[in-house]
Amino acid sequence: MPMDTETKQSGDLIFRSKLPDIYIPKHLPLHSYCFENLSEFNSRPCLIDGANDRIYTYAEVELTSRKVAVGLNKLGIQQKDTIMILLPNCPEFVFAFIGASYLGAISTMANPLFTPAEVVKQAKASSAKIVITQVCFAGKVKEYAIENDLKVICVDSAPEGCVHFSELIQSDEHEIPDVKIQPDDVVALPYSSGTTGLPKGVMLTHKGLVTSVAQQVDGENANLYMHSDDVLMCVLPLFHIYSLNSVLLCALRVGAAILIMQKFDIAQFLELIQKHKVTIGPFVPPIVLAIAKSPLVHNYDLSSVRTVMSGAAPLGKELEDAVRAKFPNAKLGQGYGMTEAGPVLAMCLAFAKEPFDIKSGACGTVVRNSEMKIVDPDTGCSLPRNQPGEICIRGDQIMKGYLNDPEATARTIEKEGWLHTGDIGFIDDDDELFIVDRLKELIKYKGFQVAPAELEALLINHPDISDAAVVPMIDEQAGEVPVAFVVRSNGSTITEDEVKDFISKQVIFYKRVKRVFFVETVPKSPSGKILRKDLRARLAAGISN
Ligand SMILES: CC(C)(COP(=O)(O)OP(=O)(O)OC[C@H]1O[C@@H](n2cnc3c(N)ncnc32)[C@H](O)[C@@H]1OP(=O)(O)O)[C@@H](O)C(=O)NCCC(=O)NCCSC(=O)/C=C/c1ccc(O)cc1
Repeated sequence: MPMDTETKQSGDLIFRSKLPDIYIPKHLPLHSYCFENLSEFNSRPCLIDGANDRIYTYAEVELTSRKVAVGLNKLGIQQKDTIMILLPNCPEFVFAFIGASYLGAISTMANPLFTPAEVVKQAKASSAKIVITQVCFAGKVKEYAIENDLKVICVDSAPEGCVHFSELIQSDEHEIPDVKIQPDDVVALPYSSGTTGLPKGVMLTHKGLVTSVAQQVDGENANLYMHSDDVLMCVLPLFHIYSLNSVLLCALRVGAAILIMQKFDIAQFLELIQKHKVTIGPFVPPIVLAIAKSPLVHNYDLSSVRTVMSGAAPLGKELEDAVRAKFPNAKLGQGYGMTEAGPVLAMCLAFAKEPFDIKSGACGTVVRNSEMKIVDPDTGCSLPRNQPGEICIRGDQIMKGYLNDPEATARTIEKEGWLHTGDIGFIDDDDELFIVDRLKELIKYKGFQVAPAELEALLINHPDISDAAVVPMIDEQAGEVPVAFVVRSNGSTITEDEVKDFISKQVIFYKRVKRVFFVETVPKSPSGKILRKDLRARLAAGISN
């Protein structure tokens, strides 16, 4: 047993990476850290827009981002203010995010396919002062923007009342305000429901994201080895932390090219891999499934790909093996992340510069400069190897907390700094982490989060529904889909389709309730907590209306 990766500390058994700790420049603001080695790759491609093959060099991206910082400042954005980025993957997403970082401002990112109510909820909760979007999505915030004196910036054109993004780029980059950014200042504010409840703003700091990126790509033997000759496929949405961190920020740090794809389409995806000789593919299981099943794969040369990473949801062994055959030169492995954890907790060591042997099914080994423990959810005691319990992580990469929610923060991060993930897993004799179950309520549809509490709140708003509970149901394509157990109000004859329609009108596509089961009561604990395990067991046993 490799004893040096396991230590005892005040009774806790703590696991560490097999890789040694490294120096991490935590004092640097995120943009300074990402561009620290810029002079080495100034003229190399940074962003490749897959839609039109337009290439932006590193020098261009850095300069444009500084201009955008000045442009945002001229529109009134100051240090600690929040901007909302409501965009699919596109170069302007990158300019806006890095530009805001230069100002010491905060970016909150939202899915542009959200309904107007979902967008406004996040804009309000995050106190966003500006929304950056495309014309086709601007209508979603129009009313809220007028009522709250919010500026709307469109990247493609400028309808009445909106500013065109190109105006931001007209600014003189030398006019950038001289701000003192502290390592603990927030730079990104993604939304996540964590282990329970409604979506909350996750405060990720400059120090946190610098640490997370360094844990992946820095050091003599980097855990996720990448360099300036690499081309990363950026198909996962940048408005989620997986792509923002493990694709964009990691690539910027090492000077790799980022191939931007706005929307997943298997034929275009394969075409782009072949055309731009993609070397690194950070994916999620539904993409892996599409590759494994598509007959088109044989028409393309995928031999340039050397790393295929899957994350955000569990990848089954069979699928892992099926896709391995499609990439003749690639190492295949998993990373394990959670928005609150900054996000990466564990990374496959086969991706290291000097790779380790790994087992399929594992989701990596705890990242360096960090500590992991596995605790018994009932007793809170730490557990030895091979025993499943709740995965906890400690390190500078984890979130500062939830925005304006100290209670939820205290429930998630202990005083001693341990973040509770709500995932159940174990660490084996080779330091590999395996996830086996979930303690948290969260439903994951193709790696997108669905918070049961959000759908339950909408359901009980219906006059014909007196109580409701939402749980995940296994689905081959999506991994999981939300289904509802509903108690009808007295005398109500509301149907499954009516309930489904009622929800569909209010939420983005992946939160739609796929089945409705009518019940007499929702099972609850004496304290009123929904007994989701009971409902999941009923589903597993087979249930019909
Ligand atoms: C690319 C996927 C896998 C598949 O996309 P799809 O094939 O379009 O399927 P969807 O189910 O998503 O979309 C369904 C509908 O939405 C439409 N749609 C869809 N994107 C569009 C569009 N951009 N325009 C317009 N219509 C559209 C789409 O056309 C379709 O419409 P319809 O045919 O009418 O049902 C997509 O689901 C997806 O991006 N999932 C990943 C989500 C994700 O990044 N999650 C990460 C959360 S954070 C986390 O867990 C961190 C972990 C982590 C792990 C490891 C690390 O190292 C670091 C971090």
